[in-house]
Amino acid sequence: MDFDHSSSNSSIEKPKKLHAALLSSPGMGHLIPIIELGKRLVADHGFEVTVFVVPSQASLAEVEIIDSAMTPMILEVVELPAPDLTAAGLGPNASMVTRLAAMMREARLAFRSALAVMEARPDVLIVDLFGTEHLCIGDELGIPKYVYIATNAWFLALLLHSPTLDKEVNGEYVDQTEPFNIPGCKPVRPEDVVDPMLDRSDQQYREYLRMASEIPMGDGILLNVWEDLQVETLAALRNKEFLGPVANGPIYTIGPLIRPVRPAGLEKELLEWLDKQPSESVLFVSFGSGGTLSAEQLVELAWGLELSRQRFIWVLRKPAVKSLDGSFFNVGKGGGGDELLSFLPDGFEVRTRNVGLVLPSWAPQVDILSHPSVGGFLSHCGWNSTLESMVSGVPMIAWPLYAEQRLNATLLVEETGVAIRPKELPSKKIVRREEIEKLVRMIMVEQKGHTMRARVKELKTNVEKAVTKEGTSYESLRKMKDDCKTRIHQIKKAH
Ligand SMILES: O=c1ccn([C@@H]2O[C@H](COP(=O)(O)OP(=O)(O)O[C@H]3O[C@H](CO)[C@@H](O)[C@H](O)[C@H]3O)[C@@H](O)[C@H]2O)c(=O)[nH]1
Repeated sequence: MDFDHSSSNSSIEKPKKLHAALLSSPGMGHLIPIIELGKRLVADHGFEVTVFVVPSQASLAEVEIIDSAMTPMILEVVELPAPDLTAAGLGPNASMVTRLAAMMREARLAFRSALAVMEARPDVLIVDLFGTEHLCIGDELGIPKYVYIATNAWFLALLLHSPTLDKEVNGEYVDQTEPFNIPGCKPVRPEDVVDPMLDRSDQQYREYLRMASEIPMGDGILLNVWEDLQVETLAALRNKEFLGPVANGPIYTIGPLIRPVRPAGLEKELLEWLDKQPSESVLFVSFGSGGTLSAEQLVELAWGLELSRQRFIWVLRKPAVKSLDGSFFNVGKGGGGDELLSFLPDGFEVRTRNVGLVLPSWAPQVDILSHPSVGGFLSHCGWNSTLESMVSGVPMIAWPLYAEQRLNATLLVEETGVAIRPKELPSKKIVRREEIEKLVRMIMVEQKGHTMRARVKELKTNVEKAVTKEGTSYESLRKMKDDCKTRIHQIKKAH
């Protein structure tokens, strides 16, 4: 089989393209970067791509993401049947990670069947973090297989080192007094560990350790960062003395993979409002695809925004009930405009009418962030949101809620220097209106905000270079393609 280079009868036959099968776990935070990876493989590296999606709740936003990849037909998207979890034995309090892991496990049969009916077997398999139990399907098909981590290198380092920490640390991680040493990396504070590490007796911890031990079974790891963003951590992940042996393969830095700004992404009314605001004067407030606050925190945030007297756009979601790990999580969008407004202080909308916009549930985030009037982002620090903010040159107020967001927030504040944050973690303690007011003013009008804005603009320039044809991210994906071809030849030879 010839890949991308001329065969003897090249005048008649086109060289065969490499066909990549990508598998996305449920949720927008996973689907968006997988689709973007697919698009990049097609547009820049001449792959054919089929993205297999394990669906979550069908949402308009999800349908839009899938449609945007299919019109024009850049790649094929196959939605697998929604997994039936009745046999999975999940309790009513099963965590999000446990649920995702169970959904992916249950989807294996459907994924195998979908691959079996494909006209031609794919040449390479790429799964995301929750899909590591599907790596064996790559072996069954005799094709190389990779894991795409849709977040950053420090998270990957902690994940890969977690089986070692599991042996070394007694008791709960959050109860330790000293930070955890991760070979060659910035240590991780006990309060910053990822959600699955919060309770070692929970099923999600076992799933997390399993994923950590399965990642090295792949032929390499793709990361949604660019080379200059986390130099030290990436070096540790590649170093034989540090995390190289547990990573067990090449690390490809192929990011940032984020959705492009759409020319008509903003509705007329929103665009007109933004166009009227002074440059970099609007704070965008949003907590990703699933994050939400308690009713009490929502009220404090509303007061904080109002007291700051700064302009804002707030994507408002219904408050949720506190989950077992203490965070607030609400996967559903839910709540129409009036119902949502009832959670805000009386008269908030009227008093802030001239400076603020409240949008229910979901907004065109990438398009808003890239508008010149936006100058700050109060974010839950999901990695896609983080990248979108950096690429738009917008500094952040870090408001981590769950998953690996506490780690991301620390990275942004202490290493990258593009964010400020409340004194206490918002998942631990209500952040009061006075502190919110201060943070908003600090990022929007004070010197600290100007300094961060300058820093994030440096990063923006740096990113723009990384994704050009001469840039490191382009080169990294090209290298992955070359390695992939070599693996295919090795596998063929071995048979
Ligand atoms: O109103 C909205 C809300 C979100 N988004 C988009 O949805 C995505 C959200 O992704 P992200 O910011 O990463 O948040 P989550 O959806 O919470 O992502 C999950 O997956 C990420 C990648 O693995 C992790 O970093 C997060 O912690 C985890 O919660 C981004 O592209 C946003 O632009 C919108 O377009 N409009």
